[in-house]
Amino acid sequence: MSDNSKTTTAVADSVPQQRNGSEAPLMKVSGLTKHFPIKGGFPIRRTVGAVKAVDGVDFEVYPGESLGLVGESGCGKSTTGRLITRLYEPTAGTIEYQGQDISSADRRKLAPIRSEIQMIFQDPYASLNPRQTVGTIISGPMEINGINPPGGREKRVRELLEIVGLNPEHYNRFPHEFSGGQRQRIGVARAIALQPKLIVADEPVSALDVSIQAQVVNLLQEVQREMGIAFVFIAHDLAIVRHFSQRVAVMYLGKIVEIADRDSIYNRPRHPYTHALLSAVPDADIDADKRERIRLAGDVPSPIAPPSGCRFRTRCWKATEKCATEEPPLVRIQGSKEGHLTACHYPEEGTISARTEDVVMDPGLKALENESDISKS
Ligand SMILES: Nc1ncnc2c1ncn2[C@@H]1O[C@H](COP(=O)(O)OP(=O)(O)OP(=O)(O)O)[C@@H](O)[C@H]1O
Repeated sequence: MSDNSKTTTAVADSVPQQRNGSEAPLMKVSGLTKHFPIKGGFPIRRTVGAVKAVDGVDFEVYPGESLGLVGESGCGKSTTGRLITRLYEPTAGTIEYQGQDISSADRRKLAPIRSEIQMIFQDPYASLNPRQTVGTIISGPMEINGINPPGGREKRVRELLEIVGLNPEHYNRFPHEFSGGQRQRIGVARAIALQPKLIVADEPVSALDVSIQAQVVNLLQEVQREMGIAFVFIAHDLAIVRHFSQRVAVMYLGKIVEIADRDSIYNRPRHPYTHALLSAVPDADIDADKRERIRLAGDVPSPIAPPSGCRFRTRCWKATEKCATEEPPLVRIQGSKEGHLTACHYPEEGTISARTEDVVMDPGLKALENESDISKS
């Protein structure tokens, strides 16, 4: 049995600082919220409820780092990505980019920032205009922003094609003439064309063949390191995030439940949900028979009416009355490293093999058991 007598001890006077040092974050997100209204009624349609897709998240992104955003399908990862690139208007909260609040900035104010924050989408088939040549697609951001690089746009596009591992001679080809992996490389070339400071990559490899995934992840890694671009890397595949991200935020039902550096998340998870997610990922170092499995009970509750208190409590083997009445804040808990924040009243001991009980796993998590199963659940 787990020891439910131990409750969270937030480290006294700890301001939830998300990374050591004095470096200013590139982006600081506070209380970010997106509620999609649900309309109903006849003949007059009015708002009868809301899908609480993102419900008050706080995180920071530092220059040049990769922050992974993980969690089961429907927990709000893509919506968060679309909010911070301002493709969506937030319902509440603030997004500061280089100290400037862009959460309600209009098109004119956003224009200079748009070139600095780019997005790579999951589907390399849907995200490229089939009627445009590769040259037109990649030079698009330069044209929109009125940028004429030395030597002209065509020269720059050919350079970009080379950087992403494509043949510059294919400048005049159309997207359908490329494979899925090559199309995603075109998406990367378009995203880096204006040398952005931040790229939000939303499941950038999950639509690709497993054999191609590593190549595209390696390309993104090169881009991150060599161009010093910060990434918010959204994925449900924890193995890929481990490979790519220095810090990881775990989302559950519109909230961040844990955020920490990669080693702390993967080796000393404190939130039971993180622990459960990790227990479903095959680990080459651990014998399959010995590997502890945590099976979560039930489905993810509806984001229309999330559970009171801790949202994970309906599937958590540690939940008590306190979890139903008090929402645990995202704080540093005793024994955790600086910058390791957890939202749980009964955090884990911090070792991946700390508990042995077996509870029932949600079928959605089964997809994570097979590292090669990258299709979205
Ligand atoms: N435009 C929209 N209108 C209404 N509800 C939406 C909209 N977009 C997303 N949602 C809902 O918001 C919740 C979060 O969705 P989101 O796509 O952000 O999750 P996710 O973690 O990225 O999941 P997935 O990996 O499946 O994309 C889901 O319940 C989803 O159905």
